[in-house]
Amino acid sequence: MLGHSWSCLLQGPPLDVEPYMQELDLIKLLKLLSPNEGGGGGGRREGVRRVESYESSGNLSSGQQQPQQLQQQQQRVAQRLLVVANRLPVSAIRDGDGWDLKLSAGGLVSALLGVKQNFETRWIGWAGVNVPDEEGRASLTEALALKGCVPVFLDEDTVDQYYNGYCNNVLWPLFHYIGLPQEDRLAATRSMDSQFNAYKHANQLFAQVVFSQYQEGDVVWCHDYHLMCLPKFLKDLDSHMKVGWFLHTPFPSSEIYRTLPLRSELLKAVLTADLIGFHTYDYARHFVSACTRILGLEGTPEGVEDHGKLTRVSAFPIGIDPDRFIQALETDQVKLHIKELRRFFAGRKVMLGVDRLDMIKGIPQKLLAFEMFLEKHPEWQENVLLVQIAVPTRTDVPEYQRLTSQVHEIVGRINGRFGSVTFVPIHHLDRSLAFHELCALYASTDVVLVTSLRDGMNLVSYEYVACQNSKKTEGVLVLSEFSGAAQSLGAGALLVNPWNIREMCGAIEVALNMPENERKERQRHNFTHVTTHTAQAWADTFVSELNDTVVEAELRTLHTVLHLPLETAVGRFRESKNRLLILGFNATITAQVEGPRRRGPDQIMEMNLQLHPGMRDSLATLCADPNTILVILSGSERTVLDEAFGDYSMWLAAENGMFLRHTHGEWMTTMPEPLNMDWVESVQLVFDYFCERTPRSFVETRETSLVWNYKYADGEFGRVQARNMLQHLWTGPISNAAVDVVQGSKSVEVRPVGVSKGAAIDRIIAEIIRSKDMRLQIDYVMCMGHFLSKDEDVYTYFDPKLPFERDRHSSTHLTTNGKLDKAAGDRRLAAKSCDRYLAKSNKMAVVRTKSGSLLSPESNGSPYTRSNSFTDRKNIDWETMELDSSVVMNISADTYFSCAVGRKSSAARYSLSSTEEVVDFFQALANTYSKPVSEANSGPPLHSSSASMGLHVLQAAGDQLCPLQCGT
Ligand SMILES: O=P(O)(O)OC[C@H]1O[C@H](O[C@H]2O[C@H](CO)[C@@H](O)[C@H](O)[C@H]2O)[C@H](O)[C@@H](O)[C@@H]1O
Ligand SMILES: O=c1ccn([C@@H]2O[C@H](COP(=O)(O)OP(=O)(O)O)[C@@H](O)[C@H]2O)c(=O)[nH]1
Repeated sequence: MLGHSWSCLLQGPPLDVEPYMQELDLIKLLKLLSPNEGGGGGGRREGVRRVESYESSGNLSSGQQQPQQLQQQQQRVAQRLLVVANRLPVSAIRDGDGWDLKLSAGGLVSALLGVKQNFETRWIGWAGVNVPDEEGRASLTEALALKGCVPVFLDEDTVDQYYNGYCNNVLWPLFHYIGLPQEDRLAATRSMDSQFNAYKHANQLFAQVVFSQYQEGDVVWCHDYHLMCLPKFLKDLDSHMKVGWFLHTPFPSSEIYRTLPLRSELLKAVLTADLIGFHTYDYARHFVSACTRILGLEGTPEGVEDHGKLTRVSAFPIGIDPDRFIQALETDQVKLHIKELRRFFAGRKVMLGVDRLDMIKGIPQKLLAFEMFLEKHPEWQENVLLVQIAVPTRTDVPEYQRLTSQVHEIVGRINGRFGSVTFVPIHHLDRSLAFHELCALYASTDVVLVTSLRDGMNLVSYEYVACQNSKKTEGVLVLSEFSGAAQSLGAGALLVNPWNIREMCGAIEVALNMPENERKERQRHNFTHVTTHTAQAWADTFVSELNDTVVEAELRTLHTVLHLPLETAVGRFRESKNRLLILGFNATITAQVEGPRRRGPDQIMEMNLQLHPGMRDSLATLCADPNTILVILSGSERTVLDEAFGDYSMWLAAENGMFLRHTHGEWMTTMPEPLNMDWVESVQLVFDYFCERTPRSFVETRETSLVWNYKYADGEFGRVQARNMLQHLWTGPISNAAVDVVQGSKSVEVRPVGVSKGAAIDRIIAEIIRSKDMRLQIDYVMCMGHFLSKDEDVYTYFDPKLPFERDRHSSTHLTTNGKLDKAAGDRRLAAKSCDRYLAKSNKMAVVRTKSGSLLSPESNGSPYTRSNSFTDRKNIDWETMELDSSVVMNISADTYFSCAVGRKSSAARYSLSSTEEVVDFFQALANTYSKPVSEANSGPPLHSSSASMGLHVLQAAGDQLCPLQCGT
């Protein structure tokens, strides 16, 4: 039974004494920040929350009169922290009617025990024992409550499938670069499925217990690969819960991770956490990479983004509680033990290994290196010995059982070969040690051998360093380069590749012969690290980041575009008499191919863009209404739109509105004058260069633009290539050209200045109105699409808040780093003439040919020869017509809806997150036609004088709307 003093481990010593006034100031400040919560808001060292002690849990000593200062410290309220890990810091063993609680082994427990200050910690986890009876559960719950622990009860079968099976036979090996079980693939696949179900079930049980303990404002910190689904289950229960997840193992390269059958489900579940932490930058990088490659999400320096939702991902290297070790060395118990060991080892050098008996720890490799050393250096035989502590772990997993026999066999062989009647070269212990024994061993040995094949961090190396300072002869740390610790203690350690036995043998020789000054210097370096990067600092940083992350996310949502108010938007549509619906195509209403045909983001989604099947009926209904004008405004080529929408009665605006036709008519161009396409050839060369070097990227050659698309390429690589490409473009072919470079999420597009949806829209509207026998004002506009930022001026075009005073030639361009790009502005100004028809405020212009069809569609090689026809307009008889837009539009903030689809930030007022939402919305619009559409519309005629925007004096002249001067 652990002594009473042990309970202090969880809660730690009293908090630092701080002046009372400072305390009050802090509380006041936090109240100011979060008046309703008494300071539950985020921020570094936010610690102070509500005035409430934790006496009921037994974490704070109760019943005794506290000195005034201590009482004040209790009043200073630490943030409640729910630590959730598979294993509780104590494992329970039944002892008659009671319970024997034994400290659990392993780095996770050691590190978390080192977190003592700043939080009111409650630990939730499995006590390592099956307790089927209610009585037993109640008494164990009570016993654990005294230690600040809350048990999660798992039955034997769940433990077998979840812990032994999925956690330790699938995830653990895989995360340490040991492939999935292969012996009998079919059986392994079958059992993996049921193990995964048990895994999810266990995670659900954890979630329920956490939820039962949870109070608003708590921080919930989930730990390790056992609990990857937990963040999701918790967020399902309360989406406002602050949830962090930390992985104590490595996260492998995405090439390894992607072999896992249920790879996506686990990643998605983990991503619901607010903050995800790893020991090293490499593990974090691998994780982000897995999310981008497997889920197709965007990796940013901050973390992983999914449709605007950011999950922060970062490295938080763990540490130990060095004082616990340093102070232990001063105790009589440890001192005595050191003395005994020194006497026992006298005259010999001693090397130490302390590991759980796990295949990742490289114990056989360590033994083989020692064997080679003894073989190569007979002078050291009988002069050096190895003490190997191999703590039994996961003993129900067959792999671990096999390892035990293998290690015993090697130890036996080496001892038989190099031992004598009076000397045993390897002292192998298959058991754990008491804390004082471990400290004494750390302090009295000359070399520690950490030879992990992979290891999340490895705290044994930290503990060894902490215990070395007090003795005069600093020990040497031989450390595997595949442990996380190599990144922090690497400079002071002798790094080895544990797979290279020869190299390890060499390192042993160097370590045993290292001169004192070098040992001192290395130790000094390591000791500084270990004593500054503590477990407490690790937890403080993680929790503080988590608090900050949640606050930042809240701030971000303030800037997020509002979700389209569906009922209002449908209601206004129903009430209106003459509607204009402008709709994007790609990523707005296109179908996503999912399932076996499309397994990942790098798979071709569609050979040709396909209209979402759910849109067909709604579009047909809406198109049948003479008082609903539908315009598809897309970057796609004319042929693509022809194919997708040819059967409907609607307007198609291809290539960002540069070409327009009604499906019952011919294509015409909306371009006011020839586009300068001189830049095309040189840009094509750059695009080809990058195509050759970026697998699965391709070039789309359009009549008015050139697009390099990398949507099927490796996302990370594509982004890097896109950045390089931009540099090539700006410094080369387009440095003096009047073009815009438009960066899509997975594309780079070059177009002449003036080619944008916003620039084209008034010409489109004017043409539609001119050609249509329209007798009613347009009193409802919906402009909806997945438009790139360059094209977002289409939203503001109609915005009644900016009535027809748009600065369409703003020369300020933001570059990716947010700075003003003067060159881009100048280029734009240089090309202003291209758009001159639009320069008159209050007017819309339309340009068309008399014949209606402007471009000869025949292609003779490069389409840009074809587009040269833009410069040769002798045969085209141009006619310009100006319309007063206020005459035809009667929209207000209530009846104009701009809506971005699937974009995180936008100039639109509203957003929908996916095509599915667009489909639903359009179905709702179509459902408003309860009676035949011909009867449904009988609104005010065009000659009425509506004054809702204070400007409309209308007059229809024959079939065409003619502009009138305001006020006439
Ligand atoms: O709980 P067990 O199955 O008996 O295993 C013990 C722990 O092993 C792993 O420890 C890891 O955490 C350490 C601290 O971050 C790190 O230094 C080490 O490299 C890791 O292997 C495991 O991740 C824990 O969950 C287990 O409790
Ligand atoms: O008999 C022992 C030997 C070691 N340890 C502890 O087990 C942890 C091992 O952590 P490490 O990070 O090195 O590896 P892990 O076992 O977590 O993979 C260290 O804190 C040791 O102090 C223990 O509890 N009992």
